[in-house]
Amino acid sequence: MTNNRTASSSATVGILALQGAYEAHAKTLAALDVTTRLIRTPDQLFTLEGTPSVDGLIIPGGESTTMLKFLERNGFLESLSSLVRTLPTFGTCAGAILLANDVQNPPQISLSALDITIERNAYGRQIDSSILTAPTKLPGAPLEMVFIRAPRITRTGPEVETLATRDEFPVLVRQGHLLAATFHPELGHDLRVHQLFLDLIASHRVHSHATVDS
Ligand SMILES: NC(=O)CC[C@H](N)C(=O)O
Repeated sequence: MTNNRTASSSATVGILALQGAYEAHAKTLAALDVTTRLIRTPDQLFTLEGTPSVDGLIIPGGESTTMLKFLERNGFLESLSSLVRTLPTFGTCAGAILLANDVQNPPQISLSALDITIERNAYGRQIDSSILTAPTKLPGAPLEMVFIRAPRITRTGPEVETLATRDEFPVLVRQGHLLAATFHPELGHDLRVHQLFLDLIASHRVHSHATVDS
């Protein structure tokens, strides 16, 4: 059956709402007129037919160890892990840690979807919460970035594109349908990173429909 939604029709974005900065993402997406759905249980990820219930998913910042405690119940981690193989997903800070293939300082389990190595709390303790302006490949002026106990991406795989850096380390990366930031775009006023994610959802839809319909 052909899905008659087009790339220009509005997407529904799920936001993992177990802990952390999920409300701020919901507000940012509301400012972009996007429908959001807070996801708190594994069954909310899927429709009754077993297809994804949302067009894209945000895994917010917060504390990745705390989120993992919730995710390790009721098969949540396994469901999420299979979903993020194909569903456009944007991880910010703790969300980027959860998406990474390889987590260090200390090592911890993850969804192993994004081909990066990420070091937790890499800039020191709470004092390293800062707002910086740094260059980006996104169109427009340099990007304002809010860092809170941020991790550092220390390796990117060959499929990973770096879209912004801090002191030459990647802070915004994309790999196909996956986007990750080590800062908190939902806490700033700049909507470009969320817009980029919406564009990624739209192009993913066009691509997957072209594949299904051809
Ligand atoms: N702002 C954040 O999301 C911080 C991430 C947190 N330090 C962690 O390791 O999970």
